[in-house]
Amino acid sequence: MTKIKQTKETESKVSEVKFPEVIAITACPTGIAHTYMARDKILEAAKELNMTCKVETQGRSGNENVLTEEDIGHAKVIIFAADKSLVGLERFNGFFGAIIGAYLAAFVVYGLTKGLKKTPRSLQGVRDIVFVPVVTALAAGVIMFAINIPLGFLNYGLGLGLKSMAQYNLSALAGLIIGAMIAIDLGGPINKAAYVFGTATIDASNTAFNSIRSSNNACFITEGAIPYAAEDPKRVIPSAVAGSAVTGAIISGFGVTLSAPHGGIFVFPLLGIQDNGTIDQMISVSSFNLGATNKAKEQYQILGGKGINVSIMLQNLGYENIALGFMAQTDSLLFQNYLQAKNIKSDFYQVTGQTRLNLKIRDLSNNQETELNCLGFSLTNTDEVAILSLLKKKLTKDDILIISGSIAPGATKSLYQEIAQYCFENQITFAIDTSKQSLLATLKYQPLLVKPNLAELNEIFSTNVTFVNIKEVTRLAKKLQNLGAQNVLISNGKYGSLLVTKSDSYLANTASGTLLNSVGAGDSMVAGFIGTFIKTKDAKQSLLVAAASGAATAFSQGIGELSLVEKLKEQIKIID
Ligand SMILES: O=P(O)(O)OC[C@@]1(O)O[C@H](CO)[C@@H](O)[C@@H]1O
Repeated sequence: MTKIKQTKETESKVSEVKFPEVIAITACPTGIAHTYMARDKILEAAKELNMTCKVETQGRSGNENVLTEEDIGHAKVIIFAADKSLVGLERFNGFFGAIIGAYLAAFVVYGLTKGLKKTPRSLQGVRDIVFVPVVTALAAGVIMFAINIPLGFLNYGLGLGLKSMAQYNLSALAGLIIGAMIAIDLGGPINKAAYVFGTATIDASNTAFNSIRSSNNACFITEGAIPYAAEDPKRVIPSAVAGSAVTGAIISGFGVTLSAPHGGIFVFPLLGIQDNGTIDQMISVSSFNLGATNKAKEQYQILGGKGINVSIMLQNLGYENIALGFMAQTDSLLFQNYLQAKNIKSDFYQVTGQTRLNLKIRDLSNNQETELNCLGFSLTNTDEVAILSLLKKKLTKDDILIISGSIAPGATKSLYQEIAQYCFENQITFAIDTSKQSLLATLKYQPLLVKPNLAELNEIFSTNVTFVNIKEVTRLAKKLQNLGAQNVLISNGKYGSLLVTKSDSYLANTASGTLLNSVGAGDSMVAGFIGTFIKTKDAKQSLLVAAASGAATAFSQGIGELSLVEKLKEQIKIID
C-alpha cells in the first residue's frame, strides 16, 4: 500500500490509507484568516473521529493542497466550508445525483435513530450495526423506486403532449418546451425525458425533436454548465433555460434538422448515395473454368452496392451517415432493415423493377476473382428528378456527399454531373467513386476525393501502366487532379495504393492476411479516407486508415469491423 503523500495539513493524520476519508475545501472572502481557521477545525474534528482528512484551501495565497480526482473519487465525506464561490467545482460533477441520494439516506437514518432512541442497551449494537444500515438501504431503494413511478407517468404524459404538438404543426412550441426541459436540470431526469422523447421519435418529417440537439450548449452536453449553475444558480439556470427554449423554438419552427441524434456542432454528417443497390452472391469454386459448368464450393449472399458498402464502413469506423439513393421497391424494406440493424439511417427513393444480382466468383486454386454484374431496375426521368430534389432537400453546407457506384440503366449520363454541380454551387463537399465518363464529367466541380482502381485509371486514359511504374501512375493521377480532383487515391489490391494530394504523394502497402473476398474493399478505402480526412485534415493518416479499412474488408466476409481495421493499421507503412 502506498503511503499518502503527507502535507502540512495531513501530517497529524492517524492512518496510512492511500486516500483521505474526509475531504474539504475552505475559502473566505479575504482568504487570510477564516479559510485557514476552518481548515484547522475540520482537521481537528476529523482527527477526533479517527478519520484521515485533506483540506484544500482557496485563500489569498492561491489554491493549496488541491484535491485530486482520486481524492474526490475515494472520499467518504465531502465538506465545503466557504462563504465565497469556489473554483474547480466541476471536479465534483458526478456527485450531485449521489448527494441527493445521500440526503435521502441521511433522513432515514435520522428518523430511525430518533424513533429507536429507547432501544434497550443490550440491543443498541445490533440497532446501529445491522438494523439501521439495512433498513436505510432498503428504504432509500424503495423511495427511489417509488419516485420513478410518478416520474414515469410524467415523462409519458410529456411525451404524448409533445408528440401531439408536433402533429398539430406546433413544432415551435414543442421545441420551446423541449429546449427548456433540456436546460432546467442540466442532465437530470427532466433533461433525460426530453432527450429520450427526442431521440425515440426520430423521423425525417418530425422536426420538433431536433431542437433538443442544438438547444443547449454547442456540443449538447448540458452537464458542462453544472459548475456555473452550482456557483450562481439563481442567474445561470434561468438564463440557460431561456436560451435553450428560444433556440429550441427557432430550430423547430424553421424545421432545422440534423441527422445524427447527438453531438451538436461536432457532428459532421456524411451522406452516401448509391445509385444502384445490389445483392452480391459470393461464390467460391475449386477451379474456375470458362465455358464449362462450375459448381459452387461455398456460397453466401450480401446486400451491397458501392454506396451501401461505404455507409457500413463509415459506421464501423464511428462516422454516422445516411444511405441515400435509388432502391427497388420490393427490396427497399430489406435494405432499410439491414442498415437499421447496423444503426445506419437510410432514405431511399423507391423505383419499380428488380435489384440487380451480382455474382462474385472466387477461384480457390489461385484466389482470382471474376465478377458478373447484372442488370437491375431501370430509371425514368421522373426518378432522376425525384432523386435530385431529395438531395437538394437533404444536403446542407455541413454535409459531405459520397457518390458511389455506377448509374443504373435508363438514367441520363449527366445525373452525377448535375449532383456534383449542385454540390459545387452550394459549397457542399463531395467525393465520387464511379466509372470513366461519369467520373470525368464531375471533376471540374472539384471533388474532395476520387478513387479509381488501377484498372479504372488505365481505362480512363486508355493506358496499360502497372504499379511497378509508379511514376507513370502518379503522372496519370496528377492528370485527374489537373482536371479538378482535390485528392486522387489509386487502389491496386494487394500491391498497395497511391495517394496524390495537392502538395504531396504517398504510397501505402497492404496488410497481410487471408483474402476472403475483396468485394467492397475499395469502398471501404473511400470510407476510411473520407471519415479520417474530414476529422483530421491529415492526408497521410487518412491514407493509413483507408488502406487498413480496405484490407479489413478483403479479409472479412462482409465489410471489415473496426477492431480488425485497428489491428491492421499497425501493418500499414506510408512512404512519402
Ligand atoms: O456496378 P457498380 O456500381 O460499379 O459496382 C457494383 C459492385 O460491384 O460494387 C460493390 C463493390 O465495390 C459491390 O457490392 C457491387 O456488386
